[in-house]
Amino acid sequence: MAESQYNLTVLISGNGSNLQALIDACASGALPNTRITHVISNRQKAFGRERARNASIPDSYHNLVQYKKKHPQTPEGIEAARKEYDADLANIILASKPRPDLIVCAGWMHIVTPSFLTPIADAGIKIINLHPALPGEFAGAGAIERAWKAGQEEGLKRTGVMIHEVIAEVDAGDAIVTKEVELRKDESLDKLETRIHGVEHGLIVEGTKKTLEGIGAARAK
Ligand SMILES: Nc1nc2c(c(=O)[nH]1)N[C@@H](CN(C=O)c1ccc(C(=O)N[C@@H](CCC(=O)O)C(=O)O)cc1)CN2
Ligand SMILES: NCC(=O)N[C@@H]1O[C@H](COP(=O)([O-])[O-])[C@@H](O)[C@H]1O
Repeated sequence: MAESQYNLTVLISGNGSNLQALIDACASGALPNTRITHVISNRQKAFGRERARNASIPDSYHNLVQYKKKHPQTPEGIEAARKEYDADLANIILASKPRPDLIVCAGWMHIVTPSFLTPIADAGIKIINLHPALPGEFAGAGAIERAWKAGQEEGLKRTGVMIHEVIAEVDAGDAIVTKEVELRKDESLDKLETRIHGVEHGLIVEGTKKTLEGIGAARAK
């Protein structure tokens, strides 16, 4: 039976070093029969877009600012803009050919709402996210710095990295893979970030591979 081919859409916001880990894993076969068919950034100047172009992967910029300009600058207006933005993001992904088998948030710094999650789930597409913390700890942005401070000031002994399923509650979806990272007294934040990023680059491949294996097994039933 022909091996399944898996298509990934990768969402980014910045440097794209985790995207690069996925690009390299597809090329090396560490992610077998897998290709990244679309990279979407919510930041126009994200270097990860250049990484995509260098790998001949289509990339696009999905700009929240243009949505906010169409709505009043009130909490209700901003919520309406985010819902519209998220619904259009889902439409863009669902209209892409080929459609992704899996969406990977690789440093995607935007909280998605059910306007995105529901149509993607209805299409049977999973979403996974890289988060530099362990399940139930330091949800949200700035997790590494918060863990570093807890290590320096409260004696926390370890933090970690996880790949988890994306649900409406931020960083609360089921963990797919996790890896602990030791916190070292008097270590600089920069040095901890470097160690954590190194763990991320391996774990995002491991978590993506495990998720795709599950998708393949479900297909085979
Ligand atoms: N509904 C969900 N959305 C997202 C999840 C999730 O689990 N559920 N994971 C995040 C990634 N993430 C941490 O891993 C994260 C990213 C960004 C933020 C955040 O506070 N973003 C702000 C804007 C920050 C900025 O633009 O610089 C916001 O969206 O208002 C929290 C957590 C991906 N999304
Ligand atoms: N809440 C998610 C989060 O904080 N993700 C962080 O974004 C970075 C993206 O780096 P990259 O653009 O080089 O892959 C990652 O290093 C990760 O720690």
